Amino acid sequence: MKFTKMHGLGNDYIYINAITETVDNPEQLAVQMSRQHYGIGADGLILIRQSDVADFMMDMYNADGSRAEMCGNGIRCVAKFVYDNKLTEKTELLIETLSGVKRLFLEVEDKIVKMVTVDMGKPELLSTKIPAISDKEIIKNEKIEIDGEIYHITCVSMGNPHTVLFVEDIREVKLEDIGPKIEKHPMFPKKSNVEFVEVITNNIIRMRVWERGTGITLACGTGACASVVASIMNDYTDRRVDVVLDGGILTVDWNESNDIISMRGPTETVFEGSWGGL
Ligand SMILES: N[C@H](CCC[C@H](N)C(=O)O)C(=O)O
Repeated sequence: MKFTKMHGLGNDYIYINAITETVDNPEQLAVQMSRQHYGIGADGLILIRQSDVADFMMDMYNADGSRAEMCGNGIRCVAKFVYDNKLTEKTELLIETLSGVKRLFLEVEDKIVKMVTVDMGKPELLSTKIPAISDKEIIKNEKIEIDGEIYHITCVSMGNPHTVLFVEDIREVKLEDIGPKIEKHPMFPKKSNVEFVEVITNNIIRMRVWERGTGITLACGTGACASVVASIMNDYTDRRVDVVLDGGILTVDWNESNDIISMRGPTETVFEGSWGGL
């Protein structure tokens, strides 16, 4: 089975053209392929499928085999995959996801895609839509207690759930300790991605992420968008913000007039291969 290894700011996935390749058990395949040493090594698996409502469909699986509603870094790479492999000549694409159809704008240099801007849609703030179990209609700077420690959280859905926490110094966050405890907190029936944010200026934030179903990644597109929404909700930043991640910078803009969030960032192909399986 042919695959392509790609990444957005180091958030790396294995991409398979499921229009031509038969993929029987994507949840199991995602686990097998994502493993370091025994597999290819990645943050998960992304299948490109046909769509009845868009140009293509992105079907995304985390490294633990769980299926996710949306992937910001992944959808930029899907755009690159279909353009560079000549499955389309369009530089404006509609891609269906489990959280709706997204519009993408491709920037081409020497016949390959380098940068992509994605209309990520509108953020969802209602706690019932995150989903999160809470007596608050919107979870903004709310306290939760974990192992005797008090944390303040702001929850945003970008189609997938995100819990954002603001800190003075991000270097002090023990992400591998606290990340899974918030990811799997009982208040999140579908678990949650977890972003820690240090506000640098009103146009720059530093963010590190513990992703639902994968763990620490070098970047998270939906998490970057959720972090900007939470920063604006808490009056920390303007509406256009550079998000500085371990893997690089994503530019996020939350349009005040139409409520749509756009995210711009790079996309890279690393190598192609064929999977023999275990
Ligand atoms: N782990 C996420 C999916 C991948 C999101 C991230 N890699 C991005 O770029 O948005 C979830 O279970 O919701």
